Amino acid sequence: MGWVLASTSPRRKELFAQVGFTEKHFSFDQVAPDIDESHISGEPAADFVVRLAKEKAQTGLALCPNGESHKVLGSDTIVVLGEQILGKPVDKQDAQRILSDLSGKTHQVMTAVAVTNGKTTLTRLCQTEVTFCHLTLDTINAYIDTQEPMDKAGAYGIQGLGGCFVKSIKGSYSAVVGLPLVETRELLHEMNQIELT
Ligand SMILES: Cc1cn([C@H]2C[C@H](O)[C@@H](COP(=O)(O)OP(=O)(O)OP(=O)(O)O)O2)c(=O)[nH]c1=O
Repeated sequence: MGWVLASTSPRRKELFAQVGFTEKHFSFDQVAPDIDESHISGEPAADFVVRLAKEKAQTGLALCPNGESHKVLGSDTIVVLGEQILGKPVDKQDAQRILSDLSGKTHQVMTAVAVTNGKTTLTRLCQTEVTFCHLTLDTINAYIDTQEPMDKAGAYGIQGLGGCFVKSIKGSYSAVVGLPLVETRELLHEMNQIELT
């Protein structure tokens, strides 16, 4: 039974490889699940991000040849500011609005992980508190010009230039980047145990 990462994110690929270091001969394949990531009106942020992680894992399994003989991991990250759920910016103007909203404030990053083998699906939700320094419009525009914000929830990357905006973080750094190492390793072990019983 081989592991499959249902993700197109190079960051998740690196983090998943990191998680497997204690496993003997750990390797995994990758598939790209194409799911509808729209938010359902009234759906709580935590339910939304867990639902998307599960859908990515389950859609990923369906893409595997001999699906039933694989274990698939999917993950999703959103940024939550008060009542607002912030995904990836749709364009530069959207990135500017998101970063102006995050400036000088504390937001939550929610990352959900789901693993499935078709019969059992296990999930974990990780919430991290991130506080931004004040950002001028010039800084925001210069950051957008680097293109870094465009493929990231909340329009920033803590692991890149966006790290310069982070005054403090309470919780899991790897979860902000896209895959919480502790929780993912727990899920990997739990699923492997299920396979053995
Ligand atoms: C907040 C933040 C998000 N991100 C990234 C993590 C996720 O890749 C992305 C959020 O989008 P997601 O929809 O969670 O993931 P994705 O489309 O990049 O990849 P997948 O194929 O697995 O669906 O934002 C960072 O890299 N750094 C950060 O600091």
